[in-house]
Amino acid sequence: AVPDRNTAGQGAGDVFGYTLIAQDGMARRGRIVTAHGAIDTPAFMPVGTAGTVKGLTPEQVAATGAQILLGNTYHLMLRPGAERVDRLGGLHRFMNWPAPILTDSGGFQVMSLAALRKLDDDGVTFRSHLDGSKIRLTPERSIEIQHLLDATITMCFDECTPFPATYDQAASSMRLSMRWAGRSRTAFVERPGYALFGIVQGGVHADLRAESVARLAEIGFEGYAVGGLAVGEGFDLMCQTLDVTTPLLPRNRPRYLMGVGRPQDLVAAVRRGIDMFDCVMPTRSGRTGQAFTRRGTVNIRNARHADDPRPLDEACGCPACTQYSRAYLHHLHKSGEILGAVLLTQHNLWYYQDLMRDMRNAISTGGMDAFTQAFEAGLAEGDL
Ligand SMILES: N#Cc1ccc(CCNc2nc3cc4nc(N)[nH]c(=O)c4cc3[nH]2)cc1
Ligand SMILES: [Zn+2]
Repeated sequence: AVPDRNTAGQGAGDVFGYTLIAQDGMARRGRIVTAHGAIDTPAFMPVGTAGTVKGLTPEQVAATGAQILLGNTYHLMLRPGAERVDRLGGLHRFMNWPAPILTDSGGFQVMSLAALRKLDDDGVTFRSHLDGSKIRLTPERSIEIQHLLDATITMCFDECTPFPATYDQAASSMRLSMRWAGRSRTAFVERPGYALFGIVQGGVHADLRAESVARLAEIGFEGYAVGGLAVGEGFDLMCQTLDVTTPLLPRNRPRYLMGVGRPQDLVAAVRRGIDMFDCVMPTRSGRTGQAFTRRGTVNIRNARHADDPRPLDEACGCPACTQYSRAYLHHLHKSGEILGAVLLTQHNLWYYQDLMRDMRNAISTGGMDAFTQAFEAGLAEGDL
């Protein structure tokens, strides 16, 4: 069932806090306490862009093991509107998810979704991709919207530096985001159990990343996100950038890598000290028929599955793998049946949560190297 608000996180103090429980190399196991419940890290946040994890009820999302969801300022401000969600009791009530919610601050979505966007030192002006209406987003308005949504974790309003970018472009973009981080901090209304996270920028340049971390740590945040990645730089540059960034972040605060990623990205980033992730991949690709399994990805629309009575992944405990055959899942996707999207979404999120749980356990037992070898061997084996 959906975590009950009366038990989820209510209790002593209700202050926001991160506890480091175990380390294995740079990998960390921890626990975050918030006003809306606790989060075991490393954690994966399913994306619920417009107040729903597409195709699933909150009960189904909770059953996958998810403890926190991501929502988007950009989408919710356009529809149904932040003031309306506030009037209806906030996003937790509105979408019936009483556990923690992290909301992204809107800048990334403006640059990737909106039409005719204009960036200046004070904020961004853009036209809604829904009805073309002209809209202004500033650090102050973004923080206000996230407050109206009653987000458990609010993200600073930043500019995600595009890739590729010259050194000078990355430097001025990062410095703009750092000015906006200061304005975000000032605009944020402190509440016990709620948090504001800073976002590190700086492109793929180690000195700019270090300057960004120093500036954010000087302002002080309850958590630190690594932004400006998963923007086309590729796996190696992402890992190289993490190598020069995460060691500089405060050890007693959660670290959140935005927009990442594939299972192999999650393993590599956990090994480099990341605690939190969000990505649309397991949900979006699930709807298109792509399943993530211990043996790599499986496209259920491929004809080879049409007569296959086996489950997608015999090691998986999800509804799709325990109750249906590949043949049936293949049929549903080829027929465009809604159930096909639902079952593969459940499976992918279940797999992602199992991956995070297995890494949490591996970190507690000093087994991250063994886990990584087994994980990579499974991918190399490929689907049978
Ligand atoms: N399917 C699929 C699929 C589609 C897109 C992506 C890339 C997502 N990457 C990404 N999201 C981000 C959000 C972000 N939000 C903020 N506020 N700032 C960022 O620098 C930022 C960087 C991001 N990088 C990954 C998978
Ligand atoms: Zn499954």
